Amino acid sequence: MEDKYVLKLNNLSVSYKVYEGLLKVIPGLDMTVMAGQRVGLIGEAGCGKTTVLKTVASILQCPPAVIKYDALEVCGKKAEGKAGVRNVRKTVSMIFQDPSTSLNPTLKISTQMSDILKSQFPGQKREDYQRRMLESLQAVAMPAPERVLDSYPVQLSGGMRQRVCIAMSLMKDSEFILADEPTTALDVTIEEQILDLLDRLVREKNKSLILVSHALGAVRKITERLFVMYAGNIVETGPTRELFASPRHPYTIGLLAATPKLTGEGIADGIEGDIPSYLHPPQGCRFADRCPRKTDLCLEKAPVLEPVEEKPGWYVACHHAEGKVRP
Ligand SMILES: Nc1ncnc2c1ncn2[C@@H]1O[C@H](COP(=O)(O)OP(=O)(O)OP(=O)(O)O)[C@@H](O)[C@H]1O
Repeated sequence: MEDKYVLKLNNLSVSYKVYEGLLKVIPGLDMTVMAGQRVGLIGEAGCGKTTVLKTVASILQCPPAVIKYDALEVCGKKAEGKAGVRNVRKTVSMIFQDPSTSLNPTLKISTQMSDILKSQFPGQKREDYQRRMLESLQAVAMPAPERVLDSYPVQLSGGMRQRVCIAMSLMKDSEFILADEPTTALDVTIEEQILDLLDRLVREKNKSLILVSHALGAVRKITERLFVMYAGNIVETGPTRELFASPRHPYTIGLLAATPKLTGEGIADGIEGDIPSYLHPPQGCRFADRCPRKTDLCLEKAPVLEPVEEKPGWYVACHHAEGKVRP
């Protein structure tokens, strides 16, 4: 049987027009996600993770963004022309960083949820919509769902608002969910609950997921495949657990070491320095300035993703990574 993709993105470049000039954030990025696959996208702030997710969802504002790609296909729908872009928007479901900005503060939760249902399942009875809304809130383990339906967003806690957003994204009946730091605005104690919930629902309903999160323990647990992003490029991608166990790219090694160890050994050193300017990005490797393995080659030539030895689906973009298949 032919493998089914929910995402095919080829040769994406994104720049932002700003007063000073053009920020060349993403120079050329490829990404695929298979049906039912759970994928993690990690990298420090400003690497371009939100830019990628918004491009995939076809909701990135142009201008200031200038987007080009050879192909963007989401759940079999090509983002070509206005109608194609609209189709892609309808197809994916996105969960945003801050649930308070995703919900309309002036409308009750019941109105916002029923609007989605009315567009998904037009012409049904009021009682049917009510039943579906309650079921969706129960599915996200919402306490007192009737009361929540009758509330305005401001009357709910941050965790409850994010549960509503997750319920709404699942209502959309989309097979592909994009979650952009869904717990950033929440308490750490709530973070784990929400990520566990997302994990359970995505698995139960066999949805595909791209999860952007700084909670690397959760990314390790939830996802099967990992994309590591640095300054607009995917620098390493492979099976999540193996990649966590033996990262090959110096940036991935630093990034994983910079977070609290999963084994509780404390916090290791971070990576010194900052992301290079997107106004005048270096012509060679964008990580070279911060890299302990830097050589002249790195300054001259940007590395491309190359396979890691005998590890299917594992690629690294570094001239000096260990275990690369030599041509
Ligand atoms: N609307 C915009 N206008 C101008 N520049 C932008 C805009 N959005 C993003 N950028 C630029 O693109 C870069 C990548 O931003 P993006 O939000 O995609 O990164 P990120 O990895 O998701 O970061 P964060 O974790 O902080 O959300 C930023 O550093 C910024 O320079």
